[in-house]
Amino acid sequence: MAVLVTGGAGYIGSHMVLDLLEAGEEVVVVDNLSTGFRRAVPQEAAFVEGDVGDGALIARLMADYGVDAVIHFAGSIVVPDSVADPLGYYLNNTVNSRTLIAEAVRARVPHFIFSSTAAVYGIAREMPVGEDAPLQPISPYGTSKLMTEWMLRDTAIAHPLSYVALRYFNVAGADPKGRTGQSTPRATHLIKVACEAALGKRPGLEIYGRDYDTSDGTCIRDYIHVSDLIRAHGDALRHLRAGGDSAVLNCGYGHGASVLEVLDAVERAAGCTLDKRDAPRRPGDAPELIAGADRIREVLGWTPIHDDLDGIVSSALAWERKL
Ligand SMILES: NC(=O)c1ccc[n+]([C@@H]2O[C@H](COP(=O)([O-])OP(=O)(O)OC[C@H]3O[C@@H](n4cnc5c(N)ncnc54)[C@H](O)[C@@H]3O)[C@@H](O)[C@H]2O)c1
Ligand SMILES: O=c1ccn([C@@H]2O[C@H](COP(=O)(O)OP(=O)(O)O[C@H]3O[C@H](CO)[C@@H](O)[C@H](O)[C@H]3O)[C@@H](O)[C@H]2O)c(=O)[nH]1
Repeated sequence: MAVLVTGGAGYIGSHMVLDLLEAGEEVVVVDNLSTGFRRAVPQEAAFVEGDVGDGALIARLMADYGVDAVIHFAGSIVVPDSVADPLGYYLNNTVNSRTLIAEAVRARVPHFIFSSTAAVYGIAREMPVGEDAPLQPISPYGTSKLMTEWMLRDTAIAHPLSYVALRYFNVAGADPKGRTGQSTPRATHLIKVACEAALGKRPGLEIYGRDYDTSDGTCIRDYIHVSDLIRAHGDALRHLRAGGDSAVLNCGYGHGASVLEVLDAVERAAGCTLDKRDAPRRPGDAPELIAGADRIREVLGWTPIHDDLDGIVSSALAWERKL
């Protein structure tokens, strides 16, 4: 019995692989290394360089390793890129996911865990946003993920496949033991960018909009430590293996921090003053995005242990120093 981790050489997937190995699972990673790194995957995991859209390869891996669960991280993740290249995003996130799901059905793999996103909500009207809120993505990225959620929903009705789709809010931080972290070049995520600026890897950073209707005028996000997110996947895997029902669950803490609060935390952790410039609003940014976080606690019994912005930022900074 093995777990197939797609995108296991990427930021979040590499944390998952470490966690599964620690739990004594057999792990096989498939990753095309488009944004991931071979070195991010420990030797104890089987690694196959390949594409999730390659059905023959996926079929072979499922058979050879006796895969009983797929954890599907592989995808394209940059929201503005998805606006510029919608068909590329629908191909990599939706069409390739369809291939993967079809091979899982064919091989009778019983369990599937999917990396979805808060971007499926678009500009939510109520905050915190619960799983039953209207789904109105405003980017091809969000739509490409929502279509995969729907494929899973319909497939699980027609075939013996149970799934958990986890809608991540803003994932940040790094492995507390310093074994992996976010290595993505040209990253756009606030905490990553601010850590690079704090260490002189870039001259400074821009604050995209100070005129939002929020406490200090900057956008608010629900930043979740990658280790807590990974524990949610472990909980989801146990839930499915124990015969639990399929579920769609938000992954966040239920409270947020503004851009200025995040930058303060980075300055505190790094002991420096960042070079910050005010810039216009970034297209597509919602003023506030906070997870309604009750359902995941009820369904999976998930309890976060790293819900602390200073801790998240410190771990991200420690990884950035190591890179
Ligand atoms: N980082 C976040 O804040 C965030 C938020 C919401 C959802 N997500 C989702 O989490 C998942 C992982 O994101 P991440 O931040 O680790 O990104 P990442 O870019 O670091 O990881 C993605 C990995 O998938 C691989 N990959 C991409 N397309 C592939 C394909 N067709 N076949 C095989 N491998 C492929 C890449 O090489 C990379 O290793 C993504 O699906 C993303 O949409 C991330
Ligand atoms: O240099 C920067 C980078 C970001 N921001 C702001 O910081 C906030 C957070 O931005 P970012 O870290 O880029 O995350 P989001 O745009 O909120 O999107 C992330 O979180 C979403 C879920 O909430 C996921 O769907 C996306 O994949 C993931 O990139 C936003 O208000 C940005 O405008 C800046 O002001 N300056």
